[in-house]
Amino acid sequence: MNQQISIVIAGPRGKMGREAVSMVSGTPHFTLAAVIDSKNAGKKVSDLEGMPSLDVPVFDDAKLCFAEIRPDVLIDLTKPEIGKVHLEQALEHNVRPVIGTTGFSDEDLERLQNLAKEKELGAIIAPNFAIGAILMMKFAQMASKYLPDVEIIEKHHDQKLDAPSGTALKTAQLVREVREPKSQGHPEEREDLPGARGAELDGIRIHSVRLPGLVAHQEVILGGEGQTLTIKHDSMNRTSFMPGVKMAVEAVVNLDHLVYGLENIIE
Ligand SMILES: NC(=O)C1=CN([C@@H]2O[C@H](COP(=O)(O)OP(=O)(O)OC[C@H]3O[C@@H](n4cnc5c(N)ncnc54)[C@H](O)[C@@H]3O)[C@@H](O)[C@H]2O)C=CC1
Ligand SMILES: O=C(O)C1=N[C@H](C(=O)O)C[C@H](O)C1
Repeated sequence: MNQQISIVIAGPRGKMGREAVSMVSGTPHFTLAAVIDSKNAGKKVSDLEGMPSLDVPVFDDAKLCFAEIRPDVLIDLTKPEIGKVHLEQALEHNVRPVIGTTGFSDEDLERLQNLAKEKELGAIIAPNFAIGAILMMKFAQMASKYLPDVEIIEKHHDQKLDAPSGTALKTAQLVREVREPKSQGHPEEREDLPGARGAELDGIRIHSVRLPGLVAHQEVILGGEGQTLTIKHDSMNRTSFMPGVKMAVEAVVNLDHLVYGLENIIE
């Protein structure tokens, strides 16, 4: 029988938060114990516009929520500067965080990894919960061993706050693990319009597209002599992320350290 897991969701009124509320409340061995919103403290989820009729309390203070509710797991789907604060506060209250919110720097990751280690508590930061996106990143890493010239094009809806996407950054970091830093393109190339060659991580170029109509999409293009290989993933809707959120919640309760990327927990 599955272990019953008590969960708090931060960002319940957002595009991802709404999907997560629906997934958690529809999963028999998950209990939605509370939500953390930027407003509406003291109300119930059922009082929030367009939300399901759930008798679940709303907090606007994460620390108070963790102290009163004592959940097993926090799912955070808020915004870049908030996700890292919630992660830290959760660990301080012995709550295991599953963070989908993006925008973590290398320094943030190192600090939070140390904190989770000190507390001997599981934590997951998942730049992308979609299984197809995780495979796309892994395939790109495998391919870049043989075709080390890599450019990433990520495309998202125009409400996205961070650029490049967490997925693009993670992809570049995975590629960086298997290839030497290198400069791509002509050694004397210049940008006649600043930014024309995109952002750069150890020579890997990342281009960010933001348009209405898009959800979450990424292409990794690898170039070699006389050939290119394109690895592409599309999330058509946000339900695509939910099996990964569920998997992360089930995994984090058995971890004693911070894991960055779901590729580290899928078989
Ligand atoms: N890891 C993954 O697979 C995915 C991650 N994301 C990331 O998740 C985050 C949320 O994305 P969306 O749902 O599209 O954004 P959204 O803008 O639709 O929702 C964010 C929600 O967070 C709430 N919020 C802001 N500050 C808060 C606070 N202090 N406490 C509680 N709630 C707060 C906002 O009121 C809003 O309802 C973004 O960082 C995005 O990049 C999005 C899709 C997939
Ligand atoms: O903001 C989004 O929408 C998404 N954010 C994540 C990212 O930054 O990679 C995951 C997915 O691409 C959707």
